Amino acid sequence: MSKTHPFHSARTHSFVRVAAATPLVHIADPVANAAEHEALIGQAGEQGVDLIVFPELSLTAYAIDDLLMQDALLVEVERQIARLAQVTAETGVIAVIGAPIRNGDALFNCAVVLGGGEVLGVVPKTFLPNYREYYEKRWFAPSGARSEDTVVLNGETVDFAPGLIFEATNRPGFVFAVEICEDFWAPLPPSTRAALAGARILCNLSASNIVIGKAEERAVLCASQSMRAMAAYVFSASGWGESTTDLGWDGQATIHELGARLAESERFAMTSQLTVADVDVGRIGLDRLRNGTFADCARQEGEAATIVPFDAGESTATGDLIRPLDRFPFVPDDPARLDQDCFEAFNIQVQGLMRRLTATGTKRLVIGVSGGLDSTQALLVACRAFDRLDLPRSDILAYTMPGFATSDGTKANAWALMTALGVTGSELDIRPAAEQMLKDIGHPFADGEPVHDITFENVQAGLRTDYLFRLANQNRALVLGTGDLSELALGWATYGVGDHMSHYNVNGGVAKTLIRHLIRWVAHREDMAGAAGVLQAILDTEISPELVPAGADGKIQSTEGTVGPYALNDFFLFHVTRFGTAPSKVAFLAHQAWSDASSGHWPANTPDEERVEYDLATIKAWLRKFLVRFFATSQFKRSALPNGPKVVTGGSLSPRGDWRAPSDGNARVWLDELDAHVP
Ligand SMILES: Nc1ncnc2c1ncn2[C@@H]1O[C@H](COP(=O)(O)OP(=O)(O)OC[C@H]2O[C@@H]([n+]3cccc(C(=O)O)c3)[C@H](O)[C@@H]2O)[C@@H](O)[C@H]1O
Ligand SMILES: Nc1ncnc2c1ncn2[C@@H]1O[C@H](COP(=O)(O)OP(=O)(O)OP(=O)(O)O)[C@@H](O)[C@H]1O
Ligand SMILES: NC(=O)CC[C@H](N)C(=O)O
Repeated sequence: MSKTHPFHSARTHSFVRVAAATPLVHIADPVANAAEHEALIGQAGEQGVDLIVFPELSLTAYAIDDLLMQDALLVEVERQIARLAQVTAETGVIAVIGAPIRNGDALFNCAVVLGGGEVLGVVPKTFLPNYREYYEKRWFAPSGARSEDTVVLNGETVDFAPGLIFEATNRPGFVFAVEICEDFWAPLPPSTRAALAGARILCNLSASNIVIGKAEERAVLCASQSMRAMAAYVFSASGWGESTTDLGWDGQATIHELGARLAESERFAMTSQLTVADVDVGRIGLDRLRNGTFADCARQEGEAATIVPFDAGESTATGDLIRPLDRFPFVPDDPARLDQDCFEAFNIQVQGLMRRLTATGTKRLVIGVSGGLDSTQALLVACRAFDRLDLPRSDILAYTMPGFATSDGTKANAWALMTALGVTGSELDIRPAAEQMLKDIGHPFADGEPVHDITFENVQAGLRTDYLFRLANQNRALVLGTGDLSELALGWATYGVGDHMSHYNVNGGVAKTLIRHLIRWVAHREDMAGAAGVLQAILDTEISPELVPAGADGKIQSTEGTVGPYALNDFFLFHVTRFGTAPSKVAFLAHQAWSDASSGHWPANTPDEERVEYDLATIKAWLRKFLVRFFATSQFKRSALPNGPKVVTGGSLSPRGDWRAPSDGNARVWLDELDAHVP
């Protein structure tokens, strides 16, 4: 498959490549500084960067005090702006540089936006720090003091205002705005209004001196501003070369998106640097769309803004995406974060169940234990809930219910688990009842024919559920549900009279890929220690509904062989439901995340045999199945779900929660999009 297809270009999928530049600084020397800029813009162009952001007053250096008032310096600045504008024409990069600019009889601390050989606009700093170590009001006027909305630079009249919105005419969503250092230390940063006016990338040109703790402070501000303004935030503070007469400089550069850090520079470096990341302006747009508060706030607080159109680069050069991308969106790679997520997931599940038990005054549970992952996790949750409520685990009534395809291995695991956890275990053979039902409905299996169709499968799943509900009546108990989020996405459950139904389901908000890690995590808890061995055995068992007997070749009914690998399905599920991402982009992201097992990170404890990779054809084929299952055939099961808590930020699939959809829909628009755009 040719990699030249536009599908393989990040630009096709609404990514904008941004760079935070950290040039070596030459004190009050615009010519030398412009040379550093030229080199970095050139490098950026070679790396396919669309937008590069330099530090505050990058053409002169920041800490030059009264030298800012020197005519020779200011005239040279204007000349170098013209030179760098030319560089943007040659490279196709949009560059935002810092410079002191005269207007009327005042000097302004400005960001100058250059593109296509021209100055596109000039943004003056709004909030000038004049406290403690800062004295900016000695030299500069704030943006509010300017007398006009244009400024003449090298004979050309250009827009001159805070909050200018720069919007690409040819790349939807590539919309950015600029603020300068102290601006975002203000309670109401200009970038907040710019975001409300449509900017999706917010740039900060900074000259922020370093003191102990300051890097963390800036990072918190960048993360929170990108989260609150639902945007990307590109921050670049000046570094090596600034005057250390009285201050130090660390050259911190970061790129954040929706609260998450995408890239950061090496601090205290002595060479120029580019910090590069692909910002997903499409995702930002989709998240603003889902979050009505953003639009409400824009209506209430937004102001008319001047839009400055520009032409962005259009080449669809291919190459790897430059940003962190999780193989497992529901399972963090970072062990500390995974530990925290497991703690939260487990406690949400336990708390949900405890509340339902206390609210109903129910003191017993009934659960079917198969020796598979989901019923294991539900049973662990039940044990913890009973422990916390001071109820005896012996009042958890666990049933293993062998059917026509139950293997000795899973049955043994089910028994070992029930015994190790100290619940009341029982065995209830469903085969006689199943044979009776198959006979009653005239199914050929009753006459000895090896017909293992859906009816044959669902008779078993249905009878198990039937038994559990009647046992609940008999024992004044609740039936604990076990089906997980991934199964709900795929419709991988028997409807109604089947494992689809329960009195309360603790797993419905947890994706299968997370359940695996949750079981590992719970296995290490002191109160579950006795079950660690069997929990590992359960984790090592292939996922199977065990409804159809193994074939002549001995092969068992494999869930993932039918619905696709859960690793991919959970990846699809996250991107489709959390952001509404189009199938071709989901395929692009999945290909970037999964095509090379040796690149990127894996969650800690991922066994070697699970470190697999998928090519594009495989991804496309499973995505197609996912789309059909998710959009066309399984919604009716989700429209009638038992109660249970939302757990992951990716969303729940409850019709009373995060996902409402018609039960009679179809998948056409998604399949057409997939076919049209994925080679
Ligand atoms: N939109 C709609 N609105 C209302 N009803 C709709 C419908 N679409 C189909 N139906 C009806 O629903 C029925 C089909 O649904 P259903 O009875 O559930 O049956 P179905 O989805 O065909 O089968 C259940 C599947 O789940 C698998 N399973 C079962 C149990 C446990 C596990 C596991 O490993 O966790 C997996 C099993 O292997 C099988 O592939 C049909 O009677 C059909 O007419
Ligand atoms: N042999 C069995 N004995 C008791 N209950 C069963 C048996 N098989 C299935 N069940 C019940 O039906 C549910 C759905 O079956 P399924 O095989 O999908 O789940 P699982 O084995 O717990 O998890 P996984 O989907 O990971 O295999 C189980 O969680 C369990 O509650
Ligand atoms: N250049 C500036 O605006 C510096 C002020 C900023 N608050 C800082 O802490 O670094």
